[in-house]
Amino acid sequence: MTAVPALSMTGISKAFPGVRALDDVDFECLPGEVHAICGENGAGKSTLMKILGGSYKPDAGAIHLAGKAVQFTHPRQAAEAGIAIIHQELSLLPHRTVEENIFMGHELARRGILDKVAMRERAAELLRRVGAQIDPQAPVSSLSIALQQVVEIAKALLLDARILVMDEPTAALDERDSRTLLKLVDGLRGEGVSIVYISHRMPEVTAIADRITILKDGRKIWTRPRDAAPISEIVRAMVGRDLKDFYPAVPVSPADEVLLAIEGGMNAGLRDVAFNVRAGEILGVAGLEDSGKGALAQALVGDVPFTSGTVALRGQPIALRTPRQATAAGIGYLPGDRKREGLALRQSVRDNALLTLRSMTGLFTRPQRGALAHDAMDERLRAMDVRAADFGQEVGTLSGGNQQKAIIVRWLAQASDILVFVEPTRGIDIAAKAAIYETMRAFTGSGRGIVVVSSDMPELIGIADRVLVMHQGRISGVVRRGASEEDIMHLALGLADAPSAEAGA
Ligand SMILES: Nc1ncnc2c1ncn2[C@@H]1O[C@H](COP(=O)(O)OP(=O)(O)OP(=O)(O)O)[C@@H](O)[C@H]1O
Repeated sequence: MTAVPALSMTGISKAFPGVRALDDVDFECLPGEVHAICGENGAGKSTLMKILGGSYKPDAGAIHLAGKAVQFTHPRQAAEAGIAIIHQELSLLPHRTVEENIFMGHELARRGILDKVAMRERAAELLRRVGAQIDPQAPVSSLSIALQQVVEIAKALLLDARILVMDEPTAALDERDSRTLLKLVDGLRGEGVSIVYISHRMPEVTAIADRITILKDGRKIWTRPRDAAPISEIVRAMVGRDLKDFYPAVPVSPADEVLLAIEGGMNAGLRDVAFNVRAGEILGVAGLEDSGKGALAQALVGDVPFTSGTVALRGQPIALRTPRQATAAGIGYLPGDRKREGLALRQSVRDNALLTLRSMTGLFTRPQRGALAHDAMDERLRAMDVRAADFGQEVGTLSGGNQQKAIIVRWLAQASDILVFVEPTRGIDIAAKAAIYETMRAFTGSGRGIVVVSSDMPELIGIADRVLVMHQGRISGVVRRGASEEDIMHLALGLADAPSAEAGA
């Protein structure tokens, strides 16, 4: 290739206490190229991009933009040089409007007065360019995650970004929104924007990327054009071995014993839902954005309670009006947004994993709890391959995927009867996903149940015994193991008549 790279990073190294996050890494991106970076959780992907974005200073190495050497000491300098980073956790202000967010810090003014008309026109033009039908005056909180992401991209284009870094852009998106986003990425490539694309979703990587670079333990393994990088090779390079049995075998179908039974469940997002979770079952919940799948999870854990209907656990009616009641009844919750709801970022990895155990009275005496729980928890953290220099390290310094693994360890260690998992493997690498699925199976193997709400259809099909499909607040159908993505999509789009809740089961 002869074009001058839009971005070239050479010999980049970076160490944190106890870990060499990057070791002599080279990476480049051409104008109009989508270059994907793949690697396990903690491989160094985000650190490389934080160096590019001016958040971290490298210990060694150089960055060139269109052949010119640059050094950033602040994110603002990187932004001004045309680098835009769209993070996993979006950075928009939810209560401000779309146009306020787009222009935040870069307001247009005329003679010292905000030029609202010019901003409105420019916002509309940018939103058109990204192909979105969004009202520039809508508050960001009223938009789906997919649209919020599009607003972030529009914001990047305002600053005329030439290099767009997308860190797990589809992790929170359902199938339909993911496809729309990939189309947008393709369009930006056509305009000559260079896109660095980080994702754990392999089919997506091989569909969109021109080239793929693999990082492992802070080192670059290889860079190849897409055609020379089949998924099996990517996985082998990332993980260091072949990954055969991705989804665990299901030894027996779950017993007929009903663990949890919901009848006539309603809340603001749900209309008359009825379903069971059986002992030993992993029950999947699928649906597009706003289908009610999130509302269902929130009702089960007492976050946004059912306003009518009945819930029974092992045949006994229970109340789920508050999260505390749900926990007391034996229902554990892994929220979808680990930053806001899941972790105490300034506390250690171990203490986070222990957090729920601590809140459960009577399980251990205080001194017992200390020693016993510590060792047991360390063992579980190691079994789940949570990568930390030390489990006494602040959890906020772990890579995103390793934080998620730590939360999962915490919940799977609990004495719950039912676990409600929302997007459990969001941002998690392929080998760790397999480990999580194994542990979920082991959990249900003892007659307990898991409800998994996920936008990752292959995951639901692979792991769940049955999948409830939601559409407009109702259960539009139930499919069994072996169903296809098309079957689920059909129901998710409301294309089939709603059968009775347990049809197909
Ligand atoms: N601020 C920090 N302090 C200490 N260690 C850090 C810090 N930031 C990153 N690390 C460590 O550097 C390594 C690389 O982390 P990084 O976030 O780059 O991984 P990643 O490839 O982006 O992973 P993921 O797929 O989970 O997002 C990890 O071991 C992580 O714990």
